[in-house]
Amino acid sequence: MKSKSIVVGIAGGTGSGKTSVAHYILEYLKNYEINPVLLEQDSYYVKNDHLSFSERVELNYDHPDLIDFPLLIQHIKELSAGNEIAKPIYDFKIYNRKNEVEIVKPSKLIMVEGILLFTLEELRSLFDVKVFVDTDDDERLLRRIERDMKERGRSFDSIKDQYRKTVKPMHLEFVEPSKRYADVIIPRGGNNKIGIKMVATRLKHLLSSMNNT
Ligand SMILES: Nc1ncnc2c1ncn2[C@@H]1O[C@H](COP(=O)(O)OP(=O)(O)O)[C@@H](O)[C@H]1O
Ligand SMILES: Nc1ccn([C@@H]2O[C@H](COP(=O)(O)O)[C@@H](O)[C@H]2O)c(=O)n1
Repeated sequence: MKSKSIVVGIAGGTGSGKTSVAHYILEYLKNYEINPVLLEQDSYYVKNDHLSFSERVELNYDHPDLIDFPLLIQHIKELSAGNEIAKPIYDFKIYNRKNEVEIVKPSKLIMVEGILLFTLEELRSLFDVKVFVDTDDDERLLRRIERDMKERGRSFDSIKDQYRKTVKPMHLEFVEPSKRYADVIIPRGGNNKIGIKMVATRLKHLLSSMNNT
C-alpha cells in the first residue's frame, strides 16, 4: 500500500500539552490547505459495554492493554492509503466508547497524539516524524486536575487516587522510557514556540517534497 500522507506521532505524558502542540503546529501550516487529520489515542480505548460503570472506573487507563492499537494502526494505514475511516468517539464521563463514530476523510497530513504511541514498534514504524512533549510532572498534574474536573466530570479525590494508583506508575513504566524513540523532544509543551516552529518547518518541507513528486 503506497503512502499518500505524512504521519506525525506526538507522544508525552498526560497533560504535557500534546493536543496543544498539535494545534500550534497546524496553525503554522494553515496556509497549506491540506485539511489535516488529528487522531487521538484516547478515541481508541477498547469498548467496555460488558462492564458496569463502577467496574469501568476501576480499570487502568494508562496501560497499553486498554488501547485498541490494531484498530488505530489499521486507521492510520487506511488514511495513508487515501481511504476514509470511521473513527470511534470516546466519552470520558461514562468511561466508554460511544456507539456513534465520526467519518474522517484522508489527508496529506495525519497527526496522531497519545501517551502510549511510542511503546509499540509496529505503531512507531508508521510515523515519519516522532515528537515527544516533555513537561514537568508537577505542571502536568496541575493541568490534569483542572482539566479533569472541568471537562471530564471528575472529583479531586478521584483524580488524586487514580494518579497515585495507575497514572504515575504507568507513566514511569511506559511513557517516560518511550521518549528514547522520539526524533524531537519539545520541553515545556505549548510554551516552546521555537521547538514547535522547527517541527512545523520540517513538515512544510516534507509536504513540499510530496507535491513535487
Ligand atoms: N502551556 C500551557 N499552559 C497552561 N495550560 C496549558 C498549557 N498547555 C496546555 N494547557 C492546558 O492543560 C490541559 C492539557 O493540555 P493538552 O494540550 O490537552 O495536553 P495533553 O493532550 O498532553 O493531555 C488543557 O486543559 C490545556 O488547556
Ligand atoms: N476513562 C478514562 C480514560 C482515560 N483517562 C486518562 O486519560 C489520560 C490520557 O489522556 P491525555 O489527554 O491526558 O493524554 C490517561 O492518563 C488516562 O488516565 C481517564 O482518566 N479516564
